[in-house]
Amino acid sequence: MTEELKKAAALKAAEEIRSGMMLGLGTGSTVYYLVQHLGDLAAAGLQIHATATSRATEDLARQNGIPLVDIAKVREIDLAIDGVDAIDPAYQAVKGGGGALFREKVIATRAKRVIWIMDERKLMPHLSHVPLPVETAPFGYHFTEKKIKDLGFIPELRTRDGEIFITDNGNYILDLAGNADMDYRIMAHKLKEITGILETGFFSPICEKIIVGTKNGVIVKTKER
Ligand SMILES: O=C[C@H](O)[C@H](O)[C@H](O)COP(=O)(O)O
Repeated sequence: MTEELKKAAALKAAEEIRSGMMLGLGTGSTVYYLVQHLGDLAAAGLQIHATATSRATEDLARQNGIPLVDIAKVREIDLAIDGVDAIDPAYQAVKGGGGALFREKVIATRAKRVIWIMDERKLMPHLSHVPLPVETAPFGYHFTEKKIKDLGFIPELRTRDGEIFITDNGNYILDLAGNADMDYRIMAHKLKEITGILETGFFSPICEKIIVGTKNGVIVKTKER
């Protein structure tokens, strides 16, 4: 059922895409449905180009025949579409469940428009219940970890299949468990001051709208400016 909700949100977001657009493609299992659908649209004649937020999405886009442009050559991104791990009523989000938070933030903060797609499980009253991923340089990471603990977080080094998870940028991910009193907006600023942290998975409300697949249909919520 959840997969159907993700797919419904992704297909609804695709309605925003026009020929000639330069797209920023997010990462994850919801974006997977978008990229597949874009492949069909491109095969049917939609003229689009895209830049991707991860190697996984690059591979998927290639498999689906979507023309890719290296981010170094991209001057403007018309629309970025991405998933989230959690979002609160103020449109603040936590991202990075797939480890792509840095590239996602680079693209989201440069895009003219940002849309986040998700199933309804991602809607949360508060973000502080969700671990906050931070991308951390491996060099001296124990020192970085100590500084993070000093802020009150409990960091856990992310692993996959028993090995340390390495991001597309060659870094580690620390997943930080916080507490209910923490304001991630404030904590994200403090974390960014720690040498060794490249970026956090806290995203300020930079989306124009969210598209949510629910059991009662797809809901589109546009953020008030
Ligand atoms: O690093 C990964 C991203 O932030 C994803 O956008 C996020 O984890 C949501 O992924 P999914 O659509 O698979 O829940």
